[in-house]
Amino acid sequence: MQPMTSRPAGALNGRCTVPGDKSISHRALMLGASAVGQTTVHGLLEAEDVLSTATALRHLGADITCREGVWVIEGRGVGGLREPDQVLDLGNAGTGARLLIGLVASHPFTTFFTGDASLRGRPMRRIIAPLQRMGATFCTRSGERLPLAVNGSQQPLPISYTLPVASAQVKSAILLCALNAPGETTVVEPLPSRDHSERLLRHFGATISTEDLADGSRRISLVGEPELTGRRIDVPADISSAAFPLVAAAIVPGSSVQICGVGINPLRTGLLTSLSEMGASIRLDHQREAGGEPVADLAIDAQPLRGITVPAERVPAMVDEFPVLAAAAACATGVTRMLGLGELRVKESDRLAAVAAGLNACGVAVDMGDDWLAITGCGGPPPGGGHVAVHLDHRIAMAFLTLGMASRAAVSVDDGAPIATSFPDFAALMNGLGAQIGPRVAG
Ligand SMILES: O=C(O)C1=C[C@@H](OP(=O)(O)O)[C@@H](O)[C@H](O)C1
Ligand SMILES: C=C(OP(=O)(O)O)C(=O)O
Repeated sequence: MQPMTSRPAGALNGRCTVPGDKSISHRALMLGASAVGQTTVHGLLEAEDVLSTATALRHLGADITCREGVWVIEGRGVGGLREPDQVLDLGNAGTGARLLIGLVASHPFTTFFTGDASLRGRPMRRIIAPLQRMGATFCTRSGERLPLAVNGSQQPLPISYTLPVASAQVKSAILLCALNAPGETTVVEPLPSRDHSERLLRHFGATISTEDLADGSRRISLVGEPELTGRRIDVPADISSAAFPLVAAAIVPGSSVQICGVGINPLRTGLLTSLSEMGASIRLDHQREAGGEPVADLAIDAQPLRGITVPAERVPAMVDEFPVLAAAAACATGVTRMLGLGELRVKESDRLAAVAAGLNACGVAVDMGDDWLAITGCGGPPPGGGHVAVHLDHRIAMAFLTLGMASRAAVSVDDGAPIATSFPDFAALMNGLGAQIGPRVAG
């Protein structure tokens, strides 16, 4: 455990670059390993979650090296992975685990998966159900959780599958399995979720189409057994990491911060919409394309915020940003209601419960339902002073350290170690802008 404290900060100022997008980094490695020839990845997120995926892919036979910051993957082609001779440990990474389980489910061998205590508690039924229909069989511990073994299919079958909840992880697990199945696989998602897999599959040469249906759902169809060709991938900065300096600058009076080269895929920008509705002043400068994804420099100046209602339809576009939005809500005037948050209960921690407990500890009034939060803002700096339990969840740690910057009294978290799963330089970057985040000194 690495306890950390964030003391009230003066105005934040400056320009920064946050690390590469975690979702795209996992996918770049997996698709690079499934392509023929060499893939180079520039700007890969070098954090624990993605490094776990790289290690797992090496055990599956991919040759992955890093030369002067550029990651090079010698691919094995679609269906070309080999049986690993050890258990694949994905650490804290839900995306790594679920997508890799999908990828190996179409290979005729057995793969064992495990992870840390958080990942071992997360539901896997959501990927097991469609992958069984594609021909894989599973042996899991109780509750269909990790550790589990996948017996990949000898003859993978294409399927048509309607997702019960919008989940880019489940969609992507199916698409990765479908790569090695003859014929067309179709996934319908109730609301569009992040489409990095679709964009990258197209970039590598797969035939994939998407159609938005009248009821708001989206249909994605992939033609199986493509020949994927090694490519160059430029990974934009992760908007889910940019969220922390962004919210910090929004809530610490007098701040003015710019964040360079951030991915602004429209299926990821729900936080920008929500903060703007709250009255934040955010500019998207120098909009451009990088690696098939829209990118911009974000500029934000602190402004007084007001409470809003975040509708359930917006959840997929900001599913990982609710803990840090809660920090903004705590400083706003009025009540912020966040609806449709059921999925937050099955992330690295039960994020609904962790956010509510943390806000309570910091003197912020919060009501919680099965799938909603209502936070009564303090109309300025919240009392703070709380000691917050992180439950192996990087986003809870970073959200409450962000809240500490805008509070009257310092906020502590019991464990900052999970931050290394997605944003190892978080404290240094925030301190470079004017934050005061460091190890918690006893007493
Ligand atoms: O596909 C992805 O890269 C991700 C999808 C989301 O999970 P769900 O698919 O469970 O919503 C998100 O929470 C996670 O951080 C990354
Ligand atoms: C939910 C997250 O990641 P994962 O599911 O990959 O563990 C996250 O990064 O907030």
